[in-house]
Formats: sequence, C-alpha cells, structure tokens
Amino acid sequence: MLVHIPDLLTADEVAYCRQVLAAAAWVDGRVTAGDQSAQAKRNLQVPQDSPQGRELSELVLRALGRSAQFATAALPLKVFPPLFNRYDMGMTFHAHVDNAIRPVPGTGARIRTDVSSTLFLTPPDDYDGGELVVEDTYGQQRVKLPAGHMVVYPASSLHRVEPVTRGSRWASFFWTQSLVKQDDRRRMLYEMDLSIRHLRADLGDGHAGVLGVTAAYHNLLREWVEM
Ligand SMILES: O=C(O)CCC(=O)C(=O)O
Ligand SMILES: [Fe+2]
Repeated sequence: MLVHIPDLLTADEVAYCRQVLAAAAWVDGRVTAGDQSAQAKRNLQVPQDSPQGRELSELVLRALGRSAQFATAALPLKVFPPLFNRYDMGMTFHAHVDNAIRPVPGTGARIRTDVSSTLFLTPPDDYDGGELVVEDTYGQQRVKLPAGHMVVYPASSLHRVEPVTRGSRWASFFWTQSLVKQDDRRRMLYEMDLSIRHLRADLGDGHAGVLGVTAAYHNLLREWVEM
C-alpha cells in the first residue's frame, strides 16, 4: 500500500528545512547503504550526527506526531530518526530493497524496517527526473510530490529513484517499525479506519453500527499488533 500524506510540513517548515540544508555538509549517500544498495546508490546525504541533521530530524519527528494519517497508515511503534538526501544532476538510486534491520544511531537499539517514507522538500517544477518508482502489488507507482508532502510505502518493495536530469531533488527519508508488520494487514486496518471516520461523520459516534465497527477495528488490532 502506498499512501500519500499531503502537507506533512507547512510551507514555512519546508522553507526552514531548505535553508538549514543549504548550509549542511553533504557526504556520499553510501554511508548508510547495505552492500547491494551501495552499488545502486549515487546521491548525497547529511551526516546523521551533524547539528543540521539532528535539528531537522527532530522537526520531521514533530510533524509526524501531528499527523493522524501517518499514525493510521504506518501504525508506528518506532521511527528511525529521519535522514536527508539530495540528488544533483545525474544522481540516481537504482532498484533496491531497504535493509530489514537497521541500527538506530547512538542508541545500541535496532529497528525492523516495515514502512519506508520519502518526504519531498523540493517543488517538482524545480527539477526533472527524480521520481520515486515503487513496485507495488498493483504495479509500478511513480511518485513525485509537492514539497512538504510525503509518501509511505512498504519497506519490502523494490524501489528506485530515477536519475535527476535538471536541478536538484532534496528529501527526507526514514523507516518505521510498525505495530503490524504485514503490509496487507496494515492496508485493511487503514481502509477500515478511513471508513469508520466517514461513518462517524455521517452517523455520529453513538450510532450502533459505528460502535460495532469501531469495536471490530480495535479487536482486530489487538489480534495483529506486536510490541
Ligand atoms: O530518495 C528517496 O526517495 C528514497 C531513498 C531510498 O530509497 C533509500 O535511501 O533507501
Ligand atoms: Fe530505499
């Protein structure tokens, strides 16, 4: 399941991120890549332990905390501190699958990567190419979103970033360990939650049908959650 989360960041937050990133010391993106993806990866990243990386990581985590859509789509248990990448002209990330397990820097903890996210930080008209292409159960999805918007997709899917042929594409990207590791189960819960929201708006919270389906949602969650 691919989910598009519009306006995760406000226009002011996007502008602030871009201003801080402009002053960051970018390094070769292969610093966080596994063996296979190191072959596939040609981009730049902000070092995880740099002051800019840390500050903006916190900013994105706060934005995620405000997003009801991220909460219901990803059902997050643990979120990897968001990273920041950049593809200048000719840079690309060929087809790969993200590592299943990732050490969380500076903590000794590890997370299982169930959900991958890209938060776009460059307006799409400012660059050519740079689409995130995700192989989904429904076929190939090509994603290029306005700055401040985010896409959430299963970390198990093969994906790539098309070469940038004009301008520069900046983004934040990170992984989430979900309370529900199976993508098909997360999708069913997500669709059920959206339907419950519609029903509540139309029928009110006290309606017997709304109560019944809400109870079923929570009971299903109880069956499937691992924590
Ligand atoms: O830049 C992106 O949108 C995706 C980056 C990516 O796939 C990765 O770093 O594993
Ligand atoms: Fe990836």
